[in-house]
Amino acid sequence: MSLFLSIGEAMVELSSAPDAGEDIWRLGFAGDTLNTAWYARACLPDDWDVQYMTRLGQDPFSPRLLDFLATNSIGHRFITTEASRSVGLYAIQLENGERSFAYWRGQSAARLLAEDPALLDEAFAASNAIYLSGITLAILPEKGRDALISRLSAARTAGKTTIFDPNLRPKLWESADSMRDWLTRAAAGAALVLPSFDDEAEWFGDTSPEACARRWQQAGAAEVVVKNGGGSMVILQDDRLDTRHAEKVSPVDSTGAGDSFNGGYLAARLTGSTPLEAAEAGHAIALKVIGHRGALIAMSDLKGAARSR
Ligand SMILES: O=C(O)C(=O)C[C@H](O)[C@H](O)CO
Repeated sequence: MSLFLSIGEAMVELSSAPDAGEDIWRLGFAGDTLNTAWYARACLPDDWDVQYMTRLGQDPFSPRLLDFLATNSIGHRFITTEASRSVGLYAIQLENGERSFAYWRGQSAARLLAEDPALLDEAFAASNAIYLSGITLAILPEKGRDALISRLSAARTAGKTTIFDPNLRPKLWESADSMRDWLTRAAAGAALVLPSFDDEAEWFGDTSPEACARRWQQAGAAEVVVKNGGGSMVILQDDRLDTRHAEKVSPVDSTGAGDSFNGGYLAARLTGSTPLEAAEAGHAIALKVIGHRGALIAMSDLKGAARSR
């Protein structure tokens, strides 16, 4: 059995349900790293175990989140509990299908997810592929960021597949400079980096997806896929640069588009597909996801887009 480990913060998600009435909100669970674990689980064969690592609280929603993971075959072997804290919350606001988020997560239990070095060592040692994001780092104190980045680098040196999505969320960081600095450090420990061009152009000043890919390669990544909404996506692997043209589609809700692409892409790469084949798989899933409200769609609704399990 191989193990895909995703590390980060899962939250309660509020997404509007306009068919039910103006002020009716649908309650779900999501969070960038959980979303990627979800879509990886949907696409990976059964000889892959998918585990999620976070810390939850003792509020009424934390056990429901654990049940939700268990029901959907996502493992909680590395999930711990902090009695004095609770799970965070976010709400999706939509403008023409493009999302923005409001957060209530400043004191969430997940901010303590890197406080147990022995558990981190155990989780990294047990895993074949390890995934984390810029959001994972943003919510942690500096010591926690160092703890994850050093283990990611060591895992990469040990031959494991290490993956990082910079997932820029400036409002979670102390400053834009600090965000850029930590993300660049993390990329040195990641074999695969999966950025999104719009955000990278805004915060790193990249003038094209190719410039973005080359910057992450210089930071240390061996394989970079620059997601680009409905625009051309660039895949850089060592010296080989491929461009995948995409059709522009109007989203119902763009929440989770990049995370779902990552899940499909990684599942395909981890089971032997080429980067271009994997990009097709990731794109097919993201197209389905942006047709629904909220980050997660039922795994059974992915039939045809995901490989059947
Ligand atoms: O913004 C965050 O921190 C989230 O994790 C919420 C969303 O699920 C995620 O951003 C979608 O990519």
